[in-house]
Amino acid sequence: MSSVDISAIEEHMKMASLDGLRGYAQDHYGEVQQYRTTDYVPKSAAGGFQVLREPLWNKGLSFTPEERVSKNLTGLIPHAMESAETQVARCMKMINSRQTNIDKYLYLSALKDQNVDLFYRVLIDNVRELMPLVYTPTIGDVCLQYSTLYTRPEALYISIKQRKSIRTILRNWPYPNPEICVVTDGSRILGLGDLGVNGVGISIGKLALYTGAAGIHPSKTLPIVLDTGTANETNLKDPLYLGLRAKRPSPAVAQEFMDEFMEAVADVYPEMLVQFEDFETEKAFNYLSRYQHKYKCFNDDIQGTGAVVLAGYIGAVNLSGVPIEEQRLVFMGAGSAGVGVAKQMVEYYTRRGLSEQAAREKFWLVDTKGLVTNDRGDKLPDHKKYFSRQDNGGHQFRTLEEVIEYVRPSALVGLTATFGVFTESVVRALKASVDAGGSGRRPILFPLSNPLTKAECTFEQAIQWTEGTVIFASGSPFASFSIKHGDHAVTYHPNQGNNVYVFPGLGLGAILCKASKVTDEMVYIAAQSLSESLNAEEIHKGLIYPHIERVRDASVVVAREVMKAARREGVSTLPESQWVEWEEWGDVALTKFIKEKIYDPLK
Ligand SMILES: NC(=O)C1=CN([C@@H]2O[C@H](COP(=O)(O)OP(=O)(O)OC[C@H]3O[C@@H](n4cnc5c(N)ncnc54)[C@H](OP(=O)(O)O)[C@@H]3O)[C@@H](O)[C@H]2O)C=CC1
Ligand SMILES: CC(=O)C(=O)O
Ligand SMILES: [Mg+2]
Repeated sequence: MSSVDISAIEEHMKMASLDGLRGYAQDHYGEVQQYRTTDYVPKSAAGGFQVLREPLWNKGLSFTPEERVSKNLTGLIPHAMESAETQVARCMKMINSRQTNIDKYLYLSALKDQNVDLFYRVLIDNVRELMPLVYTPTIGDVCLQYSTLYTRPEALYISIKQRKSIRTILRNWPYPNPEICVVTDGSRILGLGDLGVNGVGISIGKLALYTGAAGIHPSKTLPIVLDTGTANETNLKDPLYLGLRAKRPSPAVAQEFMDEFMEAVADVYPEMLVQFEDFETEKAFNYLSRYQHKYKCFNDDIQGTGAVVLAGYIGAVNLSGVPIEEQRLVFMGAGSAGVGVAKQMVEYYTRRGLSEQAAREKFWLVDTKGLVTNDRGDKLPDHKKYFSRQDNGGHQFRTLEEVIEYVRPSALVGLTATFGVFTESVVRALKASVDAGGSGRRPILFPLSNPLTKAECTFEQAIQWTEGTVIFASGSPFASFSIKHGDHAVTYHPNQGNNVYVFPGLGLGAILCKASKVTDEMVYIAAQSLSESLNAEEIHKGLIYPHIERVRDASVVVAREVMKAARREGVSTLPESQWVEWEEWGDVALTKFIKEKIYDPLK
């Protein structure tokens, strides 16, 4: 956050010392000026060079004449002093000159390694174009090739062989008191499966969005990968693979290691929020229930996704013309995301007065064996039991078409990590079942799997197969497109239903109110507040999420409501007097407080 104590970083890194008022010195143009220098002054010219080499200190061509003198930078950088806009324009020109998305990513990654402020200015000002590079879909390709692309470390890499040294490794992180870490063990990266240590790219990408989308100071973010081996044969055979060349341990051993990790984190960084990311299904559910009441943590795939999809669904129901009581939802995919989303929606229905049983019965979950039922003959894992149907009269529905024919749903959600499973016949059957309820009704279709190569269908297909009536959201972004009707064209705008609309604001809120835990209520409120964060233009356009350019605005709203929920839940550790002071001004004072904390570089 902007209140970050840079001097603490300097102290921590023992690279510079204060020598107070500088007095007279030659300025950038060779004129003698008096400076009121309150910045630290490196003792030698080498110190100036060091300033340029430290990505958190380097301000590129934004250094003022005064800073160039006081930090011994004169002559170490070109003469030009440039506005942020000019520097951003240069970066965008360079990015656009790169041919492939990976090359664009590598350029951005190198920029982050040289000048953090400029990297985030470029990202924030060009979020629609650049988010797909630092995050899904490109980050998926980066993870697949991480060991080959590797040039320098950007995270903490903690292998199970180092389990006795976890505290030491955590203390080796160079920036003091991180506030948020994203940790993965690489076992289910996006829809790409077990990538082992290569999955670290997802921790790095998510944290770039904590800063880009919610303004958490980059020095306060800590990416971590827990390396417990991999089941990925391609990686194991790759001579360049950077992780442990071992099969994954048993769940019991993995859990012991995770216990040790969580204890070490609580010891070394007691204030830090932990986001679990892309753990394979069983571990995802197990670690969430095991740690959520003990530590300050949440699971993004279960809870963040649950919240973001619920938010979009609330908006979609309003547009669909199908009354809430008549909604019936088929989920293809009954893993951590599918079950997490369905549970968040059950909560929504129960808060609208339905019994839990009635709410649960609105959902039909489909996995690789077909409709999840009590009597289909396989042993259901715990996470599927809650939604398992027992009203199927002994009949088993093996294909999605059969399920749609049987259920006649109003909404179809895809969280399968399987490309193309929403076929033309599936989507047309969904539309037919919605049309049968009355004219003007619109089907809700959310193919949410990432990256794009795993999407259940494309936006264009969804529009074509529903004659443009679909309410659509995908996990990775599709472009808008137009269809010509005679002499005029209709442009269709997709939504991106991705947890990036939730985790940054949820994390920001939890950090700012110094929450001791992340409660289910805080997650639910994140969903509700996101659904209420659209502006008039977005509502008029028929969108169900804010434009991605407004993701920071949405994060502020989410953070504010999460903070208030934390206080109601008794998990905020801010003094009560602070809340009373804010309350006098309604939401205004709290919103101002959040905005003042947000990192907005080169402004
Ligand atoms: N948009 C967003 O913000 C988010 C998107 N996701 C995406 O969701 C996807 C799933 O993630 P997650 O739930 O964690 O993964 P899981 O592995 O936990 O679950 C995948 C589920 O899909 C089912 N499945 C796979 N293939 C098929 C198929 N052909 N037909 C029917 N069911 C199938 C699996 O069935 P079975 O149980 O039988 O194996 C399983 O239930 C990923 O692509 C991920 O990127 C995740 C989080 C957020
Ligand atoms: C977006 C995300 O968290 C996922 O696809 O796993
Ligand atoms: Mg994820």
